[in-house]
Amino acid sequence: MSTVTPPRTSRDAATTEGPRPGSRAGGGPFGPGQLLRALPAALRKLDPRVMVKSPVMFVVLAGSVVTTGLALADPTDWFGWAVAAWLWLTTLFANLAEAVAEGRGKAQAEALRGARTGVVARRLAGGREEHVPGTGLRVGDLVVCEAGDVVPGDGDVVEGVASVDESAITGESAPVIRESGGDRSAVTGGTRVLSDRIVVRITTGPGETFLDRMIGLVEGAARHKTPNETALNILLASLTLIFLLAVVTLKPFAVHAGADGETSVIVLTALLVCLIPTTIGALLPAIGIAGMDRLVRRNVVAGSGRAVEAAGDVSTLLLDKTGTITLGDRRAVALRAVRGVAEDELARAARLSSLADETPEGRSVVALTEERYGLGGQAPSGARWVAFSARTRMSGVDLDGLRVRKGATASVVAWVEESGGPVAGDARALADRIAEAGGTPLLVAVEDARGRRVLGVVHLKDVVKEGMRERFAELRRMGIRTVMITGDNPLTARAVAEEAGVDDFLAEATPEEKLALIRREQANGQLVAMTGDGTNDAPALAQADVGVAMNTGTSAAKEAGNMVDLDSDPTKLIEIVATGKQLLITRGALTTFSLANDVAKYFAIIPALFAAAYPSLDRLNIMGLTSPESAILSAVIFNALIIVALVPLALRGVRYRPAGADRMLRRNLGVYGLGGLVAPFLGIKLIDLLLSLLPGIG
Ligand SMILES: Nc1ncnc2c1ncn2[C@@H]1O[C@H](COP(=O)(O)OP(=O)(O)OP(=O)(O)O)[C@@H](O)[C@H]1O
Ligand SMILES: [K+]
Ligand SMILES: [Mg+2]
Repeated sequence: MSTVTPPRTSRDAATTEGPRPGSRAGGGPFGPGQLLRALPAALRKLDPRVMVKSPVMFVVLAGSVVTTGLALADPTDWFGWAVAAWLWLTTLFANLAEAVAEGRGKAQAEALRGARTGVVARRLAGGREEHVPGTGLRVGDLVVCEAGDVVPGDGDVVEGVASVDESAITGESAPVIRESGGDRSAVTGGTRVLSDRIVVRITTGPGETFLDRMIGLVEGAARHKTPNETALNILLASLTLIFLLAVVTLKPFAVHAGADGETSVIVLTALLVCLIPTTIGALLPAIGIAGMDRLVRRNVVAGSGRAVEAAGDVSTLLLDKTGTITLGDRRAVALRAVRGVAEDELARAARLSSLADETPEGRSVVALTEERYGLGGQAPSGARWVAFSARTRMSGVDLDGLRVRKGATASVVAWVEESGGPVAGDARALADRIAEAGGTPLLVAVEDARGRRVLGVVHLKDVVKEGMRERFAELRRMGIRTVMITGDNPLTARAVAEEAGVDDFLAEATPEEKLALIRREQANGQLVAMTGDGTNDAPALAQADVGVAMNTGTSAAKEAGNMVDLDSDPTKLIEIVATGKQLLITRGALTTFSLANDVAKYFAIIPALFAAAYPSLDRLNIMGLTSPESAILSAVIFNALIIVALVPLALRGVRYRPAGADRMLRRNLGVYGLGGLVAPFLGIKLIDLLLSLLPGIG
């Protein structure tokens, strides 16, 4: 046992002001200050072991070393020095782009670390409480948290109800309720209990908590190349190789053109760097990091860049109903007895079946029978409790020959009919009336000496979250079909689906059916996103291409999905999809721009280079650059500066509007393809003019 002396409670650490992810520091507009701050990190990235991960930039680094060597061999050659200097700058600018993208999360990571350090846990061991550091907790440990305590680790509430301030993680200052038994049982390390007392079972080991993952994410430390990025890198590497061979075969011509050995190697290296796709090679990591960063600023924590990219192509969104589309605070509001049964008898049975039911629904039944029917008393001993499960959709108790069940209409009807018992004629009508209004009916039935029979219905009420309808309409405009899946009955499902405005719904779905539905959609070639909060959603969240767990949900759901929405907003997928699309579009646009650029540079340099040796090439020399050296140098300078010029676009992303994919593609090809062709001509000419003003050139 590692006891901390003097015992300090987690209260001491609670003073740390949490960051507000929604208004993140460092995520503001891009400025020169950011470049300066990122410089040390950019210099560190010059390490060849780091550089080799980007084949294009590695070639530039090699080029910088070679030209520097040649310049050293002939120190009076100003051209060699100039080329070498600009190649080093090209390499540095590429690293700077990545470092700036990473730097934007640093401040936030620091703030998040503050929520983690110094927290002391009150661990339960053999009925006693001991104080251990939060970092010393292991999976399965039980800890107590009372008003004022910082929750020392991720876990599930196994006892009690408490209001919790989660602003350190979510930035949202309104307290949330966390309670045992339901879909709102998960607590996150670093959040603070505001009232009451809960016992938490720790579910994640040290170093793997949600807070740790978030810190790794905003720092970019947890970043891996996505399959798309890898594919693009392979393409860029192949192009680089092709140009390398092409340039090497130019060597005899360069010698013929009058350049001597050393100069020709410098010229050819410069030419190579201008021709290979350095722009996209330099900006590729920054684009990916910035995409993740944009999501974090929308309060979505994504586990992988791959999921963000998949989100850009999602065509179907499946949503769980309770806790996702509705607030999930499903409470018993009324009891309706069937004809011939007294409401009190129904109330007693409903209460008995719920005394050990730790779900919010169960506890709300107990509360209702106390408030409305004045019932009291603890759970009797000797009872066999039947816990609720999403598969049986029932809960209840067996006690001295008396059996009580409550649950979904179909399940309880089946239970009664199984024994040949009659289902009172008005039971279904009572249930349907509740369901048609969007409520959830729970049938209550008993089995005693007279056999099994239905006593009545509990009306569970839930509220559809605000603004759903407009947001689902927006998803429709993005071309995404929304399907609500719920374990609830078809009538309730229809009513809620209509109120929320989803395209379709699937009712009475078991976890297996949720899973099967996703597999079916995927088999049809759809990319599926799933949004859910419950443990019974976990398999579906894991199977979906994009699984977004509500932060209010269970740890199982959060583990299974590949994103967590800190705002628990089921329509957050709009932003997630937009971010994903923006990431894909930005990468596509800058790749187009980069390749078009290289083509233009080719035509700008080659004629200037060889015009002397091959006068017929002079007709191609439309740019009329001052001299071959100036042409080469201008191209190299342009090639370096364009990287810095495009950093803001790489970080901000190309604007995405919900429009047809074809139109977007055509527009971007036009803008970035044509722009990429024209820009070098203008830029190189301008730089050439400026260079010609320098003494000694021209
Ligand atoms: N504590 C409970 N005891 C008995 N029956 C319950 C209890 N809670 C829920 N039910 C019944 O079981 C059904 C299925 O519940 P489940 O939690 O699997 O799905 P849901 O939460 O209604 O829907 P969703 O999948 O959208 O979250 C409910 O619609 C309700 O009829
Ligand atoms: K280039
Ligand atoms: Mg649920």
